[in-house]
Amino acid sequence: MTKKILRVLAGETLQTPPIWMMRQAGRYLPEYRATRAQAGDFLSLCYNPDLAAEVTLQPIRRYGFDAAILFADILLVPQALGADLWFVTGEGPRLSTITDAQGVASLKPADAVHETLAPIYETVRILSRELPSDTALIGFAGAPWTVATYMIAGRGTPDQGPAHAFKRADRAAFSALVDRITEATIEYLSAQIDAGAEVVKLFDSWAGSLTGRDFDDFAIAPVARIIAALKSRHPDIPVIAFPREAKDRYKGFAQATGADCVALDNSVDAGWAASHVQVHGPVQGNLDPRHMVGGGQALIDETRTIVEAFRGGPHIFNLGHGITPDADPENVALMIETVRAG
Ligand SMILES: Cc1c2[nH]c(c1CCC(=O)O)Cc1[nH]c(c(CCC(=O)O)c1C)Cc1[nH]c(c(CCC(=O)O)c1C)Cc1[nH]c(c(C)c1CCC(=O)O)C2
Repeated sequence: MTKKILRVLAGETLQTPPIWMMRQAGRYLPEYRATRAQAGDFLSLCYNPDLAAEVTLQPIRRYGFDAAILFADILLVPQALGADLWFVTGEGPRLSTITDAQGVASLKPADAVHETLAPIYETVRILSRELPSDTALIGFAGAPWTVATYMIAGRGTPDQGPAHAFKRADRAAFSALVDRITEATIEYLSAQIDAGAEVVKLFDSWAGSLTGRDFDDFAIAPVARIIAALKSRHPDIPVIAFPREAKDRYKGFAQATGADCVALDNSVDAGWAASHVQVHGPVQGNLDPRHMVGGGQALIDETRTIVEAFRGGPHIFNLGHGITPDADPENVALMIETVRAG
């Protein structure tokens, strides 16, 4: 029997949508916090295949999600390209910065990334052996624009100001950076697929800050290039794209990039998305992750509204962004129960 998520990604409309959740392995789970403590820190956990596989499996055991997502981070690619990367507790990621053409030129070539990323492929191999037979395995990477924003600023930024400034100052050097990330991402995802990933997802968390021609050049073109390269090497592997906060640019995004499915953030109205996005193909989303904190009737009502809105077409139930550390694990169980009750 084909796994439910793969059926939906092939365009099938199911009675009950399959479910998984962004950041489903994370700090809201006590078992995750215990394994992370055992690993020492977040990056050591990412690069330890046995422990990374263990935390990937934890939410599958607890909740029976229809998919597992590889435990890793989008910022491992910059690290593999030669950037320094560390995480500051309570603050988030820090990287050495790329500020000019010379910085871009100093990066390693795309095919050098496997040296650093080999443990991640081992995690995928372990997972493809150990996952239940009805659970799909999702690999992922950051989309080039979002990864570039971290490489330029050296951290997360509220408005991606440094990346926009670099783009304005030297568009050719900025494009060269995006190209290098694009090529590395093709290598990385292709190797995840060779190791056993059955679906891959591209996270463009900051797509919403690109407009007009910049959106075409840096949210669509690199993603389209990655998807075309993956399709030529692995024609049967579906790709989910997540251009977070793309607003009306969600319309036509799957067609413009070749993505098999678009993931919707929680700012998108489900009714609008059903008639403007889902009519053209599968969608994933898009419950506000705040309901995983608040729970109660609001969680039940909003979950039902989303299931109902997307009932007429192919839909994977998910949150509109990652679950947060302050979420209550009981609310996740309530969400799943509500979706599966139809
Ligand atoms: C922008 C981005 C990053 N990482 C990611 C994105 C894109 C999606 C998004 O917008 O959230 C993607 C990501 N990060 C992580 C995964 C694993 C798979 C999953 O469960 O979804 C995935 C797919 C684990 C993680 N990545 C991180 C954690 C928390 C680390 C910890 O245990 O302390 C996890 C579980 C750390 C991380 N990693 C990143 C940030 C900004 C942070 C710090 C913020 C935070 O602490 O939540 C970069």
